Amino acid sequence: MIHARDLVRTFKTKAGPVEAVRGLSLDVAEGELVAFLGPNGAGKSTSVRMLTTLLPPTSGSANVGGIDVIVDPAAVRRQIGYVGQGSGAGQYYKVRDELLTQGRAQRMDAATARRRAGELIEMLELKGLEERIGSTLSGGQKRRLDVALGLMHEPRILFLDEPSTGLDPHSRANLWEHILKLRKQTGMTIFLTTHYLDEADTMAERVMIMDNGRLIADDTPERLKADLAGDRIMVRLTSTAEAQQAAGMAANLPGARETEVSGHAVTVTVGEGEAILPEFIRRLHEVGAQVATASVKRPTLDDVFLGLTGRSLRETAVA
Ligand SMILES: Nc1ncnc2c1ncn2[C@@H]1O[C@H](COP(=O)(O)OP(=O)(O)OP(=O)(O)O)[C@@H](O)[C@H]1O
Repeated sequence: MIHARDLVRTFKTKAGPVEAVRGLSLDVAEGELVAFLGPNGAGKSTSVRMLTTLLPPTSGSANVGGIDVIVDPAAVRRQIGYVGQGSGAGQYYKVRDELLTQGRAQRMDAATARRRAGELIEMLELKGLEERIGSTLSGGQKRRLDVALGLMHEPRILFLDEPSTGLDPHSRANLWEHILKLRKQTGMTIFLTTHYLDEADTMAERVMIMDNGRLIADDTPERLKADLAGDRIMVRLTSTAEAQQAAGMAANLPGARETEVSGHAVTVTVGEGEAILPEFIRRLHEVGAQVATASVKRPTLDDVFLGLTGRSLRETAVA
């Protein structure tokens, strides 16, 4: 449904060229929900803008909904909905009028536009707000109106650029409920960028991580976490000497990666923490070591990014 090959975008600036995207290749199948993650300036928006025909690539090619974005951008735009960063909804117009104007811009006849506006008001829970002016809506309501505007022409593919940024946790959860419901009802392909790692982890079937204009990971959140981060087992003993001995034993556990000692505690990264921890405790008891506490920490997508780049995505995102 979305295919890119070696997409490159360079911006000319006074300080010299900025290579925002340096050879992006990706494939998204029909009906998939894919999250595009990366720190500020990684090139996510530039990539999405090229895929949605808002920006011509410097080189490379992309095909969206079966159409080449360079050869026929207008036909691509008819297939896709795009909800950009910030509110696209007018501040001074009523909700229903916004939707109808959007319908006219999409060359819908008046009856079709009214029917579609009614459907979207229902789907995105904007009922009761039809006569309200854009500027009086809450952040979450505005975002839902933005999504409705992007869906007026019934696109098969929806691009969402940071849909939930700036929303409070309740409105974020509510927006997601609507996005997932829409997807279930329509089978739409959804491609979104987000700064929220937990959101990408729980909502997306596939996560693509971008850094410095390049894709550095592309898989399901589960596989990324298992392959690139792993579970962290932490065992606290009753002395530093025991901890040192335990660290030596931890390194010999099946699939053990990094081992760390801090005071009385030993941390070791393994593939499946819950299966390995009882074995580790058994071996420690065998040599007479006293285990005070033990825990397994599941990795996050931030651990994946940290493993790949040595930097924390959470910190770079906040910065
Ligand atoms: N019009 C432009 N002119 C010059 N440089 C640009 C332009 N647009 C983007 N850039 C630069 O390209 C790089 C990638 O920017 P982009 O907005 O695609 O990143 P992003 O991953 O979407 O970041 P964010 O998460 O902050 O939105 C950055 O260094 C940015 O400053």
